Amino acid sequence: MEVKVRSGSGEPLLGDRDPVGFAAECERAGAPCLSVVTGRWFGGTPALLREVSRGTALPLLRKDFIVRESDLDDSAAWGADAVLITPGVLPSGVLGGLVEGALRRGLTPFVEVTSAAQVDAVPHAGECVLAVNNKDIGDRERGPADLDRSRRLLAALRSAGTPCPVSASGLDDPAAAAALLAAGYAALLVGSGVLRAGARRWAADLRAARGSAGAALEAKPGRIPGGFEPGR
Ligand SMILES: O=P(O)(O)OC[C@@H](O)[C@@H](O)c1c[nH]c2ccccc12
Repeated sequence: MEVKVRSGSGEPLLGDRDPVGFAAECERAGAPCLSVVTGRWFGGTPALLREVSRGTALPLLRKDFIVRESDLDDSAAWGADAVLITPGVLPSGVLGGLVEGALRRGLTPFVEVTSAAQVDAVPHAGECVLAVNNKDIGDRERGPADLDRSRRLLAALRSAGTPCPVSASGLDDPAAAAALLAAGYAALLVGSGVLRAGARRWAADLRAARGSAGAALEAKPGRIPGGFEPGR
């Protein structure tokens, strides 16, 4: 589940809720980890991550446009356990250094892809969480989500060897999210849907959609290097 102040098109999502209180609500609803969007386009700040990290014991993913090694140091200092790495927006030649730099620091690389070519180019994929972004970050996620992208790319994610294939973005409908877990995803990243419906409501609807109480949030990833353990 994700703490995000507003959408890429400016829709308020967190509203006047306290981020630490919202994180606690996610934890109670069964979220195994949290994403905190520090990117400015989405109203995020470093202070948001620091605040959430002081208020929760859940592993945290920093969602932002990480482009240089110093961003990795900042992320660790602000309390992140995992960092978003987005090959689609990186200058060529820096992907490998960022993945290795994250691993060296004990940060889990959470690599977000949108095509099979991007999956194939991820170095050390067996040590990364690989996530298919169902939206396009190039347009600040203002366009519609394409959940078929997750279906199409699951086999590529698996053969790349990631211990934790994730489907991310646009999972507003718990039934559609349940279908992706049934298709073989180990975990989901849900921001807007959870922020709009409330964590408890969204998780209850996911459990109902999966048909067996309690099974809904039991993602079963393999062992993930770094401090981020979405399945614990
Ligand atoms: O709100 P959604 O559609 O559930 O999406 C969550 C998350 O995937 C999204 O916030 C995101 C995906 N990639 C990003 C990069 C930066 C900031 C945010 C993001």
